[in-house]
Amino acid sequence: MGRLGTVDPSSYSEPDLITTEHSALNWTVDFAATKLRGSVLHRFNVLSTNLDKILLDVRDINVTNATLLADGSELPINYFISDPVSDIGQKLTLELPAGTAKGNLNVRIDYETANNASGLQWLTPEQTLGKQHPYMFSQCQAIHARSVVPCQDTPSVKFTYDAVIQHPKELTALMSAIIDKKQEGQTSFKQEVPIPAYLLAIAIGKLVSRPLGPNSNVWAEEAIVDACAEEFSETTTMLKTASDLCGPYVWKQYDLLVMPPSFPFGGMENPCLTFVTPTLLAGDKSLADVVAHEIAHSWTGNLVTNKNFEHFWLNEGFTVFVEAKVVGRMQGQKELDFKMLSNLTDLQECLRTQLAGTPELSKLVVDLSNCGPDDAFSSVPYMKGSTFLRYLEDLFGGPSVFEPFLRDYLKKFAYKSIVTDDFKGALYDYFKDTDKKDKLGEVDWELWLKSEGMPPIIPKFDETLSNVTKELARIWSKSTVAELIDNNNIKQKISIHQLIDFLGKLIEHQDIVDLNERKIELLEDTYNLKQSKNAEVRFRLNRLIIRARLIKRLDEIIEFANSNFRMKFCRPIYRDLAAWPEAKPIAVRNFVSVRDQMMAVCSHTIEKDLGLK
Ligand SMILES: CC/C=C\C/C=C\C[C@@H](O)/C=C/C=C/C=C\[C@@H](O)CCCC(=O)O
Ligand SMILES: [Zn+2]
Repeated sequence: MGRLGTVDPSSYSEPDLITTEHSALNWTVDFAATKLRGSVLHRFNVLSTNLDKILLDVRDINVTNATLLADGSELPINYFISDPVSDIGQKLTLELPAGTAKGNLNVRIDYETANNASGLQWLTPEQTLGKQHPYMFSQCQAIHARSVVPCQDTPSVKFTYDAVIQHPKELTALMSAIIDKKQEGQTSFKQEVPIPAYLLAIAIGKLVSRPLGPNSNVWAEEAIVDACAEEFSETTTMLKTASDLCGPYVWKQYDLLVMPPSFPFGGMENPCLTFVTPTLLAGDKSLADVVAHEIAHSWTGNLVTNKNFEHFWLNEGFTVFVEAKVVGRMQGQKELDFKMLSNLTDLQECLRTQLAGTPELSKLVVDLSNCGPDDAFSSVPYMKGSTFLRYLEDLFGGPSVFEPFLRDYLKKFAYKSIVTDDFKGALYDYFKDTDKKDKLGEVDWELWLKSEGMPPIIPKFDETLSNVTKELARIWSKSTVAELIDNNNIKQKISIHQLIDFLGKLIEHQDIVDLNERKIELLEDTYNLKQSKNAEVRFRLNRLIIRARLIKRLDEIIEFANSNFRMKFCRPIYRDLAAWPEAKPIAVRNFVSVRDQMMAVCSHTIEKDLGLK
């Protein structure tokens, strides 16, 4: 495909010549046709003289009119759509009259989305918990906003927005913005903090809310809303902790929306309204760390944003780093370090499986010239990125030195979009005149940013909690069932996080002795796994059942794969099943039967995992 733009390889837009300042959305939600119809009015800032055209990103969008608004008059303008790139989108060219001046320019585009818009998911009433009403939600990261609205779909451009949404009157509409006005069947929103297009978000369904704190509510379908309020009751403590670390919270509201199970990610940091998967509802708050992660994005990602997705680690590595600090402040340093070490086990797994054929995607800064962001997505920017930051923190003198730098960095680049060199420059600027300046020369940037595989240096973490799980994984991998029954070590009490980590480490053992039905049953009995409704536990147990080739338990594995379409869970399960000849045809048949219920990003990647594409 090549690089589509000079600033962003995944976008046709030309932010050096023209940028979006504000977008006014006017949509009617048509559930019968599964389309959004309406218009967007972009206020652009023209930066170049004699600009003759505006290039925007679209994906399967039907444009019906483009109009220039100036001095109270409306001038229709020519437009055409060209240069399709599969799984990325097309270029929308808006032709400008000769002599277009620098400065403000208002253009309205009338359009409708395709009924298979990649950034939208439409659910029938039967697919919801309540079974009475339809539901629709969006997921725009990384480059799906272009399937929802013609726009400069690049994180190098930030704009404010307002929206007027017409929707069935019995449903509630929510957006990544503050609700401005609510009437029967019409809701208006305002987002006054500039955001990149990937943070545009909308959800409409039969939703109710419960308060979590003064400026915080949790939204969900009625059947689960009380359980959600209980599961996420620590949200305001997390917000306060993150804000102590990172600076003032500028988004005014922090609401959570617990999504239907087909939501493809653990969480999505949509401003004012984080989307989270219902697979976090473990009943004991043990998976609520994802909320700390999404809260951290209020600074890292949403305020200081990667300029394009090649520098995605600036969003995610920083966010995992802050998330771990929030968890550390709430649960202690041992938990913080355990979390970081546990992340490294997940990274190891990702390199061994998902990225085995594309090791170049294990670099911290990737080349997206010939790869869509969805295909490049992995745990590398998260885990390698946060490990790099922890390495830097240790090198420069620990949290007491590095946390003030972090605050300074966030303040310096708030409301901006940056690349890795901007971060490097900020680090140099901050430390160059201090007694730490010699440390700057010790950082091997090339090695950290460009080498493949695991982080080149593993910082010294507290291993107290991790040593327990390491030893358990060793025992379970090396011992026969008879030996295990006699081993009292396996009966020691471990926390739910240790259980999850232990199962992950066991999966990483390539040679598990006697991995058969009896061993799986002993594992289930020892740790009470049959009763567990913790999705992270179920996921890892299912992978071990697949490794044990227990064909009679295939139904429960398929049931898990159909219970949610969070890619973190269903992609590895499908990949494992694809490598098991007896199970593969069943997995493929199942996938084909449920793929229409998945978001495009999910079905597209699983198709690849199953070798169908
Ligand atoms: C180097 C990678 C380059 C680009 C990838 C950027 C975006 C990829 C796209 O697929 C969207 C990702 C959205 C992620 C949202 C939330 C995650 O934090 C969830 C992590 C996984 C999970 O917990 O389910
Ligand atoms: Zn994130």
